[in-house]
Amino acid sequence: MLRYVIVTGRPGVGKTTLVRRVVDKLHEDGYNIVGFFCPEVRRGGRRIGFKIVSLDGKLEAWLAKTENCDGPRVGRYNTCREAEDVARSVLERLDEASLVVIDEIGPMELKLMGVREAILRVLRSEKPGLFVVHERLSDREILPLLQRYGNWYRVTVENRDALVDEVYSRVIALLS
Ligand SMILES: Nc1ncnc2c1ncn2[C@@H]1O[C@H](COP(=O)(O)OP(=O)(O)OP(=O)(O)O)[C@@H](O)[C@H]1O
Repeated sequence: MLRYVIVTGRPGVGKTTLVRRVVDKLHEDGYNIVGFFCPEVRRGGRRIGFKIVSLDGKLEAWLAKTENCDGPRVGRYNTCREAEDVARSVLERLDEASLVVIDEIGPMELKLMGVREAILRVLRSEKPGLFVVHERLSDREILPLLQRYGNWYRVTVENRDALVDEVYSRVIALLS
């Protein structure tokens, strides 16, 4: 039985925007959704890192930054352990939620063991999920679960507007 709707695609193509639009529609329907977004942070036009923000907007921390932080390095970013608390907070509200939204499951998020463990526990809970997945994800435990249980959509500039209704309908089908 498929239980995840997964969007993937090139960097900057519009994956987060698509998921936010779908989440807005689901909120209008009254669904209880937990999860997190990982928005980029720019200073003077230059990307200096990423935050992790709970879906309800109440919790926020650095996920990674170009300046020093206390987690493992990924490319030009240093990950930040404080992100683990935001990811773990999803687990506290998992039982009451009907859907988990994670933007995104990628190499940066998975370098932090607390974030990786939280994502694995979400996947093992068998809760329905709407996930953004990095197009080059290679995690040996997580990727097979996503491949086995996911409806995958590749977002392009051409299809990103039309996909809002399609992804929304697919999520509704999972929830009913
Ligand atoms: N449907 C759309 N129409 C017009 N502009 C869009 C659309 N979707 C996204 N954009 C714009 O494209 C940019 C990147 O969008 P977004 O952050 O959603 O992409 P992403 O694929 O999640 O990026 P990343 O890979 O960096 O996480 C943003 O400036 C956003 O406003």
